[in-house]
Amino acid sequence: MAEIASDDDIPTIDYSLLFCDDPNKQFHALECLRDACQEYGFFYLVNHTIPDGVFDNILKGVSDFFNQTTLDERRNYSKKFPLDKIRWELNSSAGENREYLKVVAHPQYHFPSNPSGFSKILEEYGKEMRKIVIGLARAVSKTLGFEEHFVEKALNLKSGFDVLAMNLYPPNAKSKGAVGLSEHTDPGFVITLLQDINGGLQILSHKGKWINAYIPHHAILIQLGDQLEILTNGMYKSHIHRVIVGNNKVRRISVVGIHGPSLDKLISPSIEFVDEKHPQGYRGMTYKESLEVNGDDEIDVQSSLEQARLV
Ligand SMILES: O=C(O)CCC(=O)C(=O)O
Ligand SMILES: [Fe+2]
Repeated sequence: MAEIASDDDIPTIDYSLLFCDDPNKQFHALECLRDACQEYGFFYLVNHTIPDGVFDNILKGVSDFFNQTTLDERRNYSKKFPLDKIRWELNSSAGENREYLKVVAHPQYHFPSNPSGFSKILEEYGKEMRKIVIGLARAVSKTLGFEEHFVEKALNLKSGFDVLAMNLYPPNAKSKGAVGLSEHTDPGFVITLLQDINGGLQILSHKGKWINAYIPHHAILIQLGDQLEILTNGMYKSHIHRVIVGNNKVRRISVVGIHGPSLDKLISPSIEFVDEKHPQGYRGMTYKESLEVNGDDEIDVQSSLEQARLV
């Protein structure tokens, strides 16, 4: 696998301007968002409402979880049942070198009992990030020419199934190669991502070029998810990304929110996006079905976009 990626720009979207009282500024910000969604499928979100301290707390909380718990304590969260709400795994193989903790964060949130205080940090982070996701759903609806609740209703985000993945690279074990996480897209409406240091994450652009993600301090990287691609019949695409751990010299933590529809919601292309020039490109599936196509675990949130494609 070629690991070289370019330092091309990734669009930056100003969250506060999407809701600005000045109609001209808001219009312009929504145009930028539409371009970012249509051309790229990923962007940095700045001027959001999440206080810096919430980011600092979650990154420290995740670091403490990996540092201050014993391997046996973490192993308690290894896979037991398909419907596990907390999952820990350590992968050290040619295809993946990552240690992770995943928790279901919505409609109910779940958390490990150690370290003490971690649950509060996770809850606070989850709440703040959800507000941003709902705001984005409203702005994205407008960029598609709909009233602002279109996406929220189409995906039933009120009861949305959210998973928080907390990743450690290289893992607390010897890495076996340069791949932190192999190429994939993620399900859901959007994926939110923050990290403690830059380096490692690469996204495949619409021009077929790998781009390094250098996330500005306290910005959020937003990636569009598979179910938004399906809903818009391919207009707003979910993009392939991967993590390269390089020489394993640097330790990096990422906190990834996969914000999905409600599990029972049937997601298929909305009729407004289907016409003679744009035939229906995906079959309808409930979110639960789509998560279980590639394994029976909801918390693993595996993409099944390829199985949904019709053309
Ligand atoms: O760690 C990263 O930067 C990306 C992780 C990722 O793609 C995922 O958890 O789905
Ligand atoms: Fe991902």
